[in-house]
Amino acid sequence: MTTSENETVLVTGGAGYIGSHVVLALRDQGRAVVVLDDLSTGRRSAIPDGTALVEGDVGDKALLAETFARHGIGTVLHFAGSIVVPESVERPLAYYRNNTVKSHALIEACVEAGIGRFIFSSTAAVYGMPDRLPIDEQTPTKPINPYGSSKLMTEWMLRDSAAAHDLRYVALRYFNVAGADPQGRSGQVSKVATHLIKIAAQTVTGQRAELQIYGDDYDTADGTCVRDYIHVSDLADAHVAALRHLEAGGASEVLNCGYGRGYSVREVLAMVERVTGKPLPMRIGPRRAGDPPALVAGVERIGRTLDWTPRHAELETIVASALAWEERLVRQG
Ligand SMILES: NC(=O)c1ccc[n+]([C@@H]2O[C@H](COP(=O)([O-])OP(=O)(O)OC[C@H]3O[C@@H](n4cnc5c(N)ncnc54)[C@H](O)[C@@H]3O)[C@@H](O)[C@H]2O)c1
Ligand SMILES: O=c1ccn([C@@H]2O[C@H](COP(=O)(O)OP(=O)(O)O[C@H]3O[C@H](CO)[C@H](O)[C@H](O)[C@H]3O)[C@@H](O)[C@H]2O)c(=O)[nH]1
Repeated sequence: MTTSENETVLVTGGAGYIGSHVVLALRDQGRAVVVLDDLSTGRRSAIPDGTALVEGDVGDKALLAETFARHGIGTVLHFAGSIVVPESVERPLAYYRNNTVKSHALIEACVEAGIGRFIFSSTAAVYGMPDRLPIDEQTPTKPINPYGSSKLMTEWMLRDSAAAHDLRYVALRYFNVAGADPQGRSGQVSKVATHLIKIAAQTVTGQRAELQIYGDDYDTADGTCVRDYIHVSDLADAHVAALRHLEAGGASEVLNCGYGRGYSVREVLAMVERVTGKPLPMRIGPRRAGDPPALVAGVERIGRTLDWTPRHAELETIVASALAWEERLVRQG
């Protein structure tokens, strides 16, 4: 191991859905990890035994400075934030505070402490409604909701801080994250579920009477929206690869995270039915405001930049792991 591989990694938001999978991936690699989370949407039980939790706010600079010093932090992976797009439209200032203002505090604390490596959870929402597929990183960023804007502003703070200070970063723009840890150690536990595969899993397990397809009159092959679904454990591995990239002295990067292929809502739901062997109660509803017809990642840049090989890219694997996790949640009550 190099010196930096022995340093402890701080994962903000590590008690949440994606952060907890990244903690597992880091731990599986033998890395020392500390989680900072306020448990607002995350859960203590998502953090594996033997991983320290600092319970607190990612905008609390005194807590950050103390945590950096106490644990000898060398890299920050920043997941903490608010993620519900419609809520961001209703409460924009809450989203700018939690996602942008608190990221400012975190980046500033890193600069002040001389922490030189930073990995950030960004989103395809920074692109808004792109008119060309696949969406590569050169596509103009034109977010259409405060959530996307709040994340893009953090990307800008990182870009400008990296130019001015001894800081290198990787911003990963996630497309549609889904699925659960293949070993059943973590998965999505949303109080307010909005994501298609999570809602389908809740319907399969009887927690919802039926699922609504938000519009079947889009200009796509079967009329429903197309998305690039990425397995959360592959996404977690991309973070480990980004960490290695920075530790090896690699330059700052903004990278899409997807597989470069899309599935329609109908295709996803057909796969749910195939995996369960049962019809899924569903009906066609109106379009949901702000949904682009198709989002598919351009993945040439991540493929060339990171040493990352997806291992769970089959839609069947994504859907089956999400269903297995949901069944486990229901059994646990
Ligand atoms: N889920 C997706 O499909 C998706 C897509 C694109 C980007 N992202 C980004 O990935 C990151 C993680 O998303 P997720 O799906 O795991 O969400 P999540 O809600 O499960 O996780 C967020 C975590 O951050 C914590 N948190 C929130 N505000 C905090 C604060 N002020 N201080 C400390 N902790 C705080 C929560 O308790 C939670 O554990 C977010 O930054 C999100 O914007 C998610
Ligand atoms: O009950 C549902 C839920 C979703 N959908 C459809 O399924 C597709 C995927 O919807 P999701 O809510 O799962 O995902 P989004 O593509 O809307 O969201 C993704 O992109 C957003 C920004 O565009 C955010 O970044 C978000 O976190 C990320 O998962 C969309 O066409 C949506 O209309 C349905 O038909 N019925």
